[in-house]
Amino acid sequence: MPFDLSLYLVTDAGLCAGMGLEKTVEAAVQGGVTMVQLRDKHASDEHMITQAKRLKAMLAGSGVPLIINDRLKVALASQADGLHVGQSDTAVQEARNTLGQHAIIGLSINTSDQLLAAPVELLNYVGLGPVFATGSKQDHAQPIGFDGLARLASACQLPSVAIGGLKAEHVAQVKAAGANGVAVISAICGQPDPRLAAQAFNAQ
Ligand SMILES: Cc1ncc(COP(=O)(O)OP(=O)(O)O)c(N)n1
Ligand SMILES: Cc1nc(C(=O)O)sc1CCOP(=O)(O)O
Ligand SMILES: [Mg+2]
Repeated sequence: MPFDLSLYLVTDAGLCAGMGLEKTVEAAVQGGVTMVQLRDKHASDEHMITQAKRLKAMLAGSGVPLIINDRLKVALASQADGLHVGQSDTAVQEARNTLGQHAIIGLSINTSDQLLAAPVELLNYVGLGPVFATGSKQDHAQPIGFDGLARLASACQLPSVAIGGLKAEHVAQVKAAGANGVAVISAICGQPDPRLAAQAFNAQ
Protein backbone atom coordinates (compact mmCIF):
# COMPACT_ATOMS: atom_id res chain seq x y z
CA MET A 1 0.00 0.00 0.00
CA PRO A 2 1.37 3.47 -0.81
CA PHE A 3 1.90 5.63 2.25
CA ASP A 4 2.29 9.30 3.14
CA LEU A 5 4.11 10.27 6.34
CA SER A 6 2.90 13.90 6.37
CA LEU A 7 0.71 13.58 9.46
CA TYR A 8 1.10 10.30 11.35
CA LEU A 9 -1.24 9.72 14.30
CA VAL A 10 0.05 7.38 17.02
CA THR A 11 -2.81 6.42 19.33
CA ASP A 12 -2.82 6.26 23.11
CA ALA A 13 -5.64 4.31 24.75
CA GLY A 14 -5.67 6.47 27.88
CA LEU A 15 -5.74 9.79 26.08
CA CYS A 16 -8.42 8.56 23.67
CA ALA A 17 -10.60 7.13 26.44
CA GLY A 18 -12.94 10.13 26.67
CA MET A 19 -14.06 10.22 23.04
CA GLY A 20 -13.17 6.60 22.32
CA LEU A 21 -10.43 5.25 20.06
CA GLU A 22 -12.49 4.78 16.92
CA LYS A 23 -14.21 8.17 17.06
CA THR A 24 -10.86 9.86 17.72
CA VAL A 25 -9.23 8.17 14.74
CA GLU A 26 -12.23 8.80 12.49
CA ALA A 27 -12.23 12.51 13.33
CA ALA A 28 -8.46 12.79 12.97
CA VAL A 29 -8.58 11.18 9.51
CA GLN A 30 -11.33 13.64 8.52
CA GLY A 31 -8.91 16.34 9.63
CA GLY A 32 -6.14 15.08 7.37
CA VAL A 33 -4.17 12.39 9.20
CA THR A 34 -2.32 10.29 6.60
CA MET A 35 -1.10 7.31 8.70
CA VAL A 36 -2.45 5.69 11.88
CA GLN A 37 -0.46 3.60 14.36
CA LEU A 38 -2.33 1.58 16.97
CA ARG A 39 -0.19 1.80 20.14
CA ASP A 40 -1.38 0.36 23.44
CA LYS A 41 1.19 -0.66 26.01
CA HIS A 42 -1.30 -2.33 28.36
CA ALA A 43 -3.95 -4.13 26.29
CA SER A 44 -3.89 -7.87 25.68
CA ASP A 45 -3.02 -9.09 22.20
CA GLU A 46 -6.64 -10.25 21.78
CA HIS A 47 -8.04 -6.82 22.65
CA MET A 48 -5.58 -5.14 20.32
CA ILE A 49 -6.45 -7.51 17.48
CA THR A 50 -10.14 -6.63 17.92
CA GLN A 51 -9.34 -2.91 17.93
CA ALA A 52 -7.05 -3.24 14.92
CA LYS A 53 -9.70 -5.08 12.90
CA ARG A 54 -12.25 -2.35 13.70
CA LEU A 55 -9.83 0.41 12.74
CA LYS A 56 -8.83 -1.43 9.57
CA ALA A 57 -12.51 -1.69 8.54
CA MET A 58 -13.03 1.99 9.32
CA LEU A 59 -9.99 3.05 7.30
CA ALA A 60 -10.86 0.85 4.30
CA GLY A 61 -10.97 2.94 1.15
CA SER A 62 -9.46 6.00 2.82
CA GLY A 63 -5.90 5.35 1.65
CA VAL A 64 -4.72 5.73 5.25
CA PRO A 65 -2.63 2.72 6.31
CA LEU A 66 -2.98 1.11 9.74
CA ILE A 67 0.34 0.33 11.42
CA ILE A 68 0.65 -1.71 14.63
CA ASN A 69 3.09 -0.68 17.35
CA ASP A 70 5.49 -3.36 18.61
CA ARG A 71 3.31 -6.46 18.28
CA LEU A 72 4.01 -8.63 15.27
CA LYS A 73 1.32 -11.13 16.27
CA VAL A 74 -1.33 -8.38 16.27
CA ALA A 75 -0.19 -7.02 12.90
CA LEU A 76 -0.39 -10.49 11.37
CA ALA A 77 -3.72 -11.49 12.89
CA SER A 78 -5.46 -8.21 12.07
CA GLN A 79 -4.06 -7.97 8.53
CA ALA A 80 -2.89 -4.47 9.32
CA ASP A 81 -0.81 -2.65 6.72
CA GLY A 82 2.37 -2.72 8.74
CA LEU A 83 4.36 -2.70 11.96
CA HIS A 84 6.45 -0.09 13.80
CA VAL A 85 9.31 -1.43 15.93
CA GLY A 86 11.83 0.21 18.22
CA GLN A 87 15.44 -0.71 18.88
CA SER A 88 14.47 -3.26 21.56
CA ASP A 89 11.42 -4.73 19.83
CA THR A 90 11.00 -7.57 17.33
CA ALA A 91 13.90 -7.62 14.87
CA VAL A 92 13.14 -5.98 11.52
CA GLN A 93 14.24 -9.15 9.69
CA GLU A 94 11.71 -11.26 11.60
CA ALA A 95 8.98 -8.67 10.97
CA ARG A 96 9.73 -8.63 7.23
CA ASN A 97 9.89 -12.44 7.03
CA THR A 98 6.55 -12.74 8.81
CA LEU A 99 4.59 -9.90 7.23
CA GLY A 100 5.91 -10.16 3.69
CA GLN A 101 7.27 -7.76 1.11
CA HIS A 102 4.18 -5.53 0.91
CA ALA A 103 4.00 -4.66 4.62
CA ILE A 104 5.00 -1.16 5.71
CA ILE A 105 7.73 -1.55 8.33
CA GLY A 106 9.14 1.36 10.35
CA LEU A 107 12.00 1.52 12.85
CA SER A 108 12.71 4.12 15.58
CA ILE A 109 16.05 5.92 15.38
CA ASN A 110 17.59 8.20 18.01
CA THR A 111 21.30 8.20 17.10
CA SER A 112 23.61 8.13 14.08
CA ASP A 113 24.90 4.72 15.14
CA GLN A 114 21.37 3.33 15.12
CA LEU A 115 20.86 4.78 11.65
CA LEU A 116 24.11 3.23 10.40
CA ALA A 117 23.04 -0.15 11.78
CA ALA A 118 19.49 0.02 10.38
CA PRO A 119 18.65 -2.64 7.76
CA VAL A 120 17.46 -0.09 5.19
CA GLU A 121 16.72 -2.70 2.54
CA LEU A 122 14.09 -4.24 4.84
CA LEU A 123 12.51 -0.98 5.99
CA ASN A 124 10.00 1.44 4.50
CA TYR A 125 10.54 4.40 6.83
CA VAL A 126 12.20 5.51 10.05
CA GLY A 127 10.85 7.47 13.03
CA LEU A 128 13.40 10.07 14.20
CA GLY A 129 13.21 11.31 17.77
CA PRO A 130 12.34 12.34 20.28
CA VAL A 131 12.72 15.86 18.97
CA PHE A 132 11.59 17.18 22.37
CA ALA A 133 11.03 15.61 25.77
CA THR A 134 7.51 14.24 26.04
CA GLY A 135 5.22 12.83 28.67
CA SER A 136 3.69 10.42 26.17
CA LYS A 137 6.55 7.88 26.27
CA GLN A 138 8.06 6.66 29.52
CA ASP A 139 11.87 6.56 29.59
CA HIS A 140 12.21 8.10 26.17
CA ALA A 141 15.69 8.61 24.77
CA GLN A 142 17.67 11.86 24.86
CA PRO A 143 15.87 14.58 22.83
CA ILE A 144 17.65 15.40 19.56
CA GLY A 145 16.18 18.84 18.82
CA PHE A 146 15.84 20.17 15.29
CA ASP A 147 19.63 20.07 14.78
CA GLY A 148 19.75 16.36 15.59
CA LEU A 149 16.70 15.78 13.42
CA ALA A 150 18.40 17.53 10.49
CA ARG A 151 21.60 15.48 10.97
CA LEU A 152 19.69 12.18 11.00
CA ALA A 153 17.28 13.09 8.20
CA SER A 154 20.09 14.18 5.87
CA ALA A 155 22.01 10.95 6.53
CA CYS A 156 18.94 8.82 5.96
CA GLN A 157 18.16 7.05 2.69
CA LEU A 158 14.61 6.27 3.76
CA PRO A 159 11.50 8.42 4.20
CA SER A 160 11.47 9.76 7.76
CA VAL A 161 8.94 11.04 10.25
CA ALA A 162 9.84 13.21 13.25
CA ILE A 163 8.32 12.35 16.65
CA GLY A 164 8.35 13.59 20.24
CA GLY A 165 6.68 16.67 21.68
CA LEU A 166 5.65 18.02 18.30
CA LYS A 167 2.78 20.45 17.77
CA ALA A 168 1.31 22.09 14.67
CA GLU A 169 3.58 25.10 15.12
CA HIS A 170 6.63 22.84 14.52
CA VAL A 171 5.66 21.59 11.06
CA ALA A 172 7.77 24.15 9.18
CA GLN A 173 10.89 23.39 11.24
CA VAL A 174 10.39 19.64 10.80
CA LYS A 175 10.16 20.07 7.04
CA ALA A 176 13.15 22.42 7.02
CA ALA A 177 15.12 19.73 8.87
CA GLY A 178 14.38 17.35 6.00
CA ALA A 179 11.88 14.92 7.55
CA ASN A 180 8.86 13.90 5.48
CA GLY A 181 6.32 14.43 8.22
CA VAL A 182 5.36 14.62 11.88
CA ALA A 183 4.13 11.82 14.15
CA VAL A 184 2.08 12.86 17.16
CA ILE A 185 0.14 11.46 20.07
CA SER A 186 -0.96 14.22 22.45
CA ALA A 187 -1.38 16.97 19.87
CA ILE A 188 -4.39 14.99 18.54
CA CYS A 189 -5.37 12.23 21.03
CA GLY A 190 -7.35 13.66 23.92
CA GLN A 191 -7.82 17.02 22.23
CA PRO A 192 -11.42 18.31 22.47
CA ASP A 193 -11.77 18.17 18.67
CA PRO A 194 -9.29 15.75 17.03
CA ARG A 195 -10.47 16.79 13.55
CA LEU A 196 -9.62 20.43 14.18
CA ALA A 197 -6.39 19.41 15.89
CA ALA A 198 -5.35 17.48 12.78
CA GLN A 199 -6.42 20.31 10.48
CA ALA A 200 -4.14 22.66 12.41
CA PHE A 201 -1.13 20.66 11.16
CA ASN A 202 -2.23 20.85 7.55
CA ALA A 203 -2.84 24.58 7.85
CA GLN A 204 0.88 25.13 8.52
C1 LIG B 1 6.50 6.79 14.06
C2 LIG B 1 7.07 6.29 15.32
N1 LIG B 1 8.33 6.61 15.63
C3 LIG B 1 8.87 6.16 16.79
C4 LIG B 1 8.12 5.38 17.66
C5 LIG B 1 8.70 4.84 18.94
O1 LIG B 1 8.85 3.44 18.89
P1 LIG B 1 9.59 2.69 20.12
O2 LIG B 1 10.93 3.28 20.25
O3 LIG B 1 9.49 1.25 19.90
O4 LIG B 1 8.73 3.11 21.37
P2 LIG B 1 7.22 2.70 21.68
O5 LIG B 1 6.32 3.47 20.79
O6 LIG B 1 7.09 1.23 21.42
O7 LIG B 1 7.03 3.04 23.12
C6 LIG B 1 6.81 5.08 17.28
N2 LIG B 1 6.00 4.33 18.06
N3 LIG B 1 6.30 5.54 16.12
C1 LIG C 1 5.79 7.04 20.90
C2 LIG C 1 6.93 7.95 20.92
N1 LIG C 1 8.16 7.59 20.41
C3 LIG C 1 9.07 8.54 20.55
C4 LIG C 1 10.47 8.39 20.11
O1 LIG C 1 11.26 9.32 20.30
O2 LIG C 1 10.78 7.35 19.56
S1 LIG C 1 8.47 9.94 21.29
C5 LIG C 1 6.93 9.24 21.43
C6 LIG C 1 5.76 9.94 22.04
C7 LIG C 1 5.18 10.98 21.12
O3 LIG C 1 4.07 11.54 21.75
P1 LIG C 1 3.77 13.10 21.76
O4 LIG C 1 3.43 13.47 20.36
O5 LIG C 1 2.58 13.25 22.67
O6 LIG C 1 4.98 13.78 22.29
MG1 LIG D 1 8.30 -0.15 20.49
